Amino acid sequence: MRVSFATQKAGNACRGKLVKQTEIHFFESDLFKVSDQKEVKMILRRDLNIHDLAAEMKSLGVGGFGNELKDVFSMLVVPRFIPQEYAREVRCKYKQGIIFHGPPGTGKTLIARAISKIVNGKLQIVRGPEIFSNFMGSSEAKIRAVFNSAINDLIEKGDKSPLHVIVFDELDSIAREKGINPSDTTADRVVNQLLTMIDGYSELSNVLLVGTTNQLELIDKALMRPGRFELHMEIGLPNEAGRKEILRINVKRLQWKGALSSSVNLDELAKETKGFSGAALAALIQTAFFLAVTRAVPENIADTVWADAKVEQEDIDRAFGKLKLTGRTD
Ligand SMILES: Nc1ncnc2c1ncn2[C@@H]1O[C@H](COP(=O)(O)OP(=O)(O)OP(=O)(O)O)[C@@H](O)[C@H]1O
Repeated sequence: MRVSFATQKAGNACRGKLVKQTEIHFFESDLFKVSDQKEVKMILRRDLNIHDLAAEMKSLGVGGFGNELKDVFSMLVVPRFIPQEYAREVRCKYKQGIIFHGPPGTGKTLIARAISKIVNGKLQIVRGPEIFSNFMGSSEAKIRAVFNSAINDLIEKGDKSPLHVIVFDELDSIAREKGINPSDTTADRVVNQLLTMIDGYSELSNVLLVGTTNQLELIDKALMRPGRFELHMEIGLPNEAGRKEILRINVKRLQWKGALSSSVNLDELAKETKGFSGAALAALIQTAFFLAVTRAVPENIADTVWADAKVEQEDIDRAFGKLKLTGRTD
């Protein structure tokens, strides 16, 4: 099948299923300049199959999630595809933000990145602890700066502004319940500044907020009200099927390179890794690969033919021993 994307007029766009043999031809037009890979990706990611989210997330490297994310997508992501003029006519008010909470390494930030890709967002990841500064007023200024680019886009481009996906990693570190520590006034001022920025722009539609935290209970309640970080979703440890999917994602590139032995049984591995987070599973495969590479190195490291490295079951077993993991049951 041969698909051509004529982007001049929406009506010319060709729809079809992409198969391995599909040839895609991009033509430059006034609307889309096919000048770099990023823009090509932007066009492609417009397609979203909301009814098969597991496959969508897998294609973005996030395993172990399927329909449990559907509500989040229905409330947070799908409305962002509604043309803004129509949204105003039907008085659709976008949900401003979501908090993903749960144990470390379960993919909270990864999901935020995937959402940003799906909505063609301008992604900004703010690490909570980086906001704090000892200089008076500096932390609040950093909070304001986070929103600068979105505000400028909105002023310049209006409805045509790209969607800014602002991710606050470790939100609990900058948004702790106010007044908890009376001697720490910076923390309270930072929360106030964040509230001011969010409220100031809640009527505006080009910002989608994502917070991640391991401790939802520490976050200031005012930040979790409607119009702010109003959706909350717990991201727990993956079950056996989820672990298998995450393992598959992590070995995919090794498989392509012929660097994974058939002695490695992913079904068994998924069973044995009860309590592992996605990050722990990724680390397990990485460690096993490094052990395989080390095994393939001859006496003189300069003579190494890297293609000889192949992860065997014995590497996985040894990697298990090297990673100290604690976890919960399914
Ligand atoms: N569901 C998943 N699918 C695929 N890989 C995963 C998944 N969860 C975690 N990982 C792996 O773990 C890494 C860390 O994940 P991520 O940073 O999203 O976790 P997190 O929940 O935000 O952790 P933390 O709470 O410690 O910030 C990812 O880069 C990825 O390699």
